[in-house]
Amino acid sequence: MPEIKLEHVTKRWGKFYAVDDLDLVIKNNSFVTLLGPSGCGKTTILRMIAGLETPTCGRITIGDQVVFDSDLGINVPPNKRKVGFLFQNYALWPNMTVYDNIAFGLSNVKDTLPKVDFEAKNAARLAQILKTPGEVVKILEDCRDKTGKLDEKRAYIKLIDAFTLSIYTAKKLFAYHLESGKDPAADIAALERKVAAARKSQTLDDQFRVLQNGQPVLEKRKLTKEEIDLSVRRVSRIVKIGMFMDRYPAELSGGQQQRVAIARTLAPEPSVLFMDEPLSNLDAKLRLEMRYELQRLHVETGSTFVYVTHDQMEAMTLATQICLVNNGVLQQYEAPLTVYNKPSNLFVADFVGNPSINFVEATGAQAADGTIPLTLLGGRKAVFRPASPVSLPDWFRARNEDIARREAEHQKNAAQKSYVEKSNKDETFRYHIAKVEEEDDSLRDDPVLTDTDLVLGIRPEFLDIADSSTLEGEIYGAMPTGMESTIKVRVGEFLLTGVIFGSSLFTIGAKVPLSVSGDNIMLFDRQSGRCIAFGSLRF
Ligand SMILES: Nc1ncnc2c1ncn2[C@@H]1O[C@H](COP(=O)(O)OP(=O)(O)OP(=O)(O)O)[C@@H](O)[C@H]1O
Repeated sequence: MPEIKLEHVTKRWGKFYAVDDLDLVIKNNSFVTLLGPSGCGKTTILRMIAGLETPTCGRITIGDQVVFDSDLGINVPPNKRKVGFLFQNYALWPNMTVYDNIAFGLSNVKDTLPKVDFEAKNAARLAQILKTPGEVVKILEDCRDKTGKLDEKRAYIKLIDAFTLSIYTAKKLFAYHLESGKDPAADIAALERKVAAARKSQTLDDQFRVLQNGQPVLEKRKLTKEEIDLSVRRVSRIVKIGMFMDRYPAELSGGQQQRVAIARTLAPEPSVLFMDEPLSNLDAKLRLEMRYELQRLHVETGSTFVYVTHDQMEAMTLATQICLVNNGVLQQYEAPLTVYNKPSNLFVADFVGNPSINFVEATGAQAADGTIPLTLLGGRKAVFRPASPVSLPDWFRARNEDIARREAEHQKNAAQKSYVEKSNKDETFRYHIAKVEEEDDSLRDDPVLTDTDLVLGIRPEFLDIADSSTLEGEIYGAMPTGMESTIKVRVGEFLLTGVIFGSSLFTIGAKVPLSVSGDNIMLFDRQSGRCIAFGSLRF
């Protein structure tokens, strides 16, 4: 399974940079979600890796093959990149059944594959199943209609699912009519004789692959009907569409069609699977269910999944790594919980988490003991204690050096003839401060900021109602859900959101003492928006 590497990849249309100098390594077998607001460049990144969009410059490598290099003039077409796609606007063949839609791609596969004695393999499998006739009978008995008649079609599907069979083997198994109480001993013996004869005439391994000098014999061949059927059944089982195999797409709901599209993409077992919001047409319940399916699918197939979404919950729950993008620029690329707990900047902190993080503007400078006394929430005092030592003056110095270095690099690039100035300029993220009386801050002039201007990020679960605290709030609103309540608390003109676990009742207007718990409170630099430190906050 390949690793995907993007180096300095840029895509621009005119002066608009959809993707700006992206460096990214997608590790083998990972599940990466490309996350970001609408128009941030997620789909463009995916399309460039897949070969459907040509980058303006940069280099993309899949496994050990360079599939794009602007300097070397390499651009491998999409069908040679061995990747599977699943897009939001999938198109099923309307004149083909569900089965044929899924099987279609497989019937065209011609590959170097091991030679297998399918007849012996199936005989062995049947003999094995016939040895536990009770299980088969139980399944068949479940398939009787009200009049007691066996529903043959239903029985096939149940047998296929229970024993991982192809339709052909399921039909053979059904034909033994074990439900009649007949003893299968003679049938088992006949099947076993067949298997023994096959093993005598050639060397077979335990998967019935033909061996020569201890190695599987390989042949360039198409997939057999049996193999195709097994693949179709396998993926149909995963996405639960086994009952719809004979229907046409027009006879399915939107969600069912989407599941067929997923099954069709999975059937050839691509080593890299690209998905662009594949669940967007599904209702909330099915969407959640499909998330679990995709997660299992990822483990079962061992493929690398690259998944575009603007739904942060989807990104958080599915991914092994989240690649968060804004305005074409990579913001953070880490495991979901790292992105949540240790966001690199204000944008990331704001984008992930529901309910949203509380941003609180604060001013202060570091004291000799390393703590940072702050003034916040309309003149209130608190002390931020970094969880691990940080020197604010050093941090600001490093920030200034980094900004100067980037500016010098920009000037150097801008001096080149081919340089095109980015029209969609990168700006520090404008965070939202929740207030009782909302203001239109876009009308305000940008304030002059210094190194004492900071922003705290407090996740709602860290806001606590304490027994005693010097910070007092007033319950502004409460949404109890049984397991927890999301509350809005008024502190002066500000509103803070908290999630309180347990089924407490809150009275609107009640005064409550507030505290902030844990040592994962975030301290940001207001000028650059970058995260400085994590720590605790005491009022
Ligand atoms: N062919 C094109 N010509 C000009 N601009 C384009 C073209 N294709 C995309 N863009 C712009 O590039 C930006 C990134 O588009 P992209 O589709 O990658 O965004 P996205 O993050 O996937 O958005 P969404 O979540 O809305 O699908 C958008 O602002 C879009 O308008």
